[in-house]
Amino acid sequence: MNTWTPADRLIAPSLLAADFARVGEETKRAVASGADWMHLDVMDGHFVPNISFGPSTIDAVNQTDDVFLDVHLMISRPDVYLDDYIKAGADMITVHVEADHDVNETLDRIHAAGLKAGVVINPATPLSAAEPYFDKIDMLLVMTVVPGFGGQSFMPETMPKVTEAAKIRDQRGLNFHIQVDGGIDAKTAPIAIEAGANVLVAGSSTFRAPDMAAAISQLKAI
Ligand SMILES: O=C(CO)[C@H](O)[C@H](O)COP(=O)(O)O
Ligand SMILES: [Fe+2]
Repeated sequence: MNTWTPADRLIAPSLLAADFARVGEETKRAVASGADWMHLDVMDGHFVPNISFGPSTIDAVNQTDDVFLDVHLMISRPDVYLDDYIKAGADMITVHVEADHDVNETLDRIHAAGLKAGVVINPATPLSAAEPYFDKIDMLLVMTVVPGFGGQSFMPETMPKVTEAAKIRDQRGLNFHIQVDGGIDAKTAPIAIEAGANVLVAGSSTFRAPDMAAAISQLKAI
């Protein structure tokens, strides 16, 4: 599997901004353009007011390329559907602390299946809600928009949580990635990187850029 550390800058284009009629080609285009991971946003129309795609789309992406699949579950019951996403070929599954499940148990099940596990907090959720899981996570995702839709504006007020999480992680000698998701582009990425994020999810600013490879290398070079 991977040998990435929090010292690595990783760019994870979100498939949400891709052309859904051409999921395979869009995945190949992202990988050829320098994507490190593919970020796959699962929305159930209940936890968030939008529906995106489920395990069959993730399976299709998995059949297309062996790129690392970073699955962001925006669903009310991650515990109920977890096995479907594991079977679909996810490499990492990130679950919301605000969802209705036993977070510790869900993280343990993800790890037991041999996958990486992350927790995610909404802009309105304090970092303290994620802190009890710091010892066992591979990644903390700090949402930089209210989840549910692509193409929203970055919320700089979430950055103190990134700074604080990085501080706690380093003080405790932990090793998890810090990911930011929502409104990330060449203008906002430097703010998130300065705060301590190393994994940048970028949907609109990569898939919808005139030159996807140039957009990704710009994010990598910051
Ligand atoms: O989780 C998400 C939304 O809930 C998406 O990953 C995020 O919005 C990415 O899209 P963009 O880069 O266009 O903001
Ligand atoms: Fe996401």
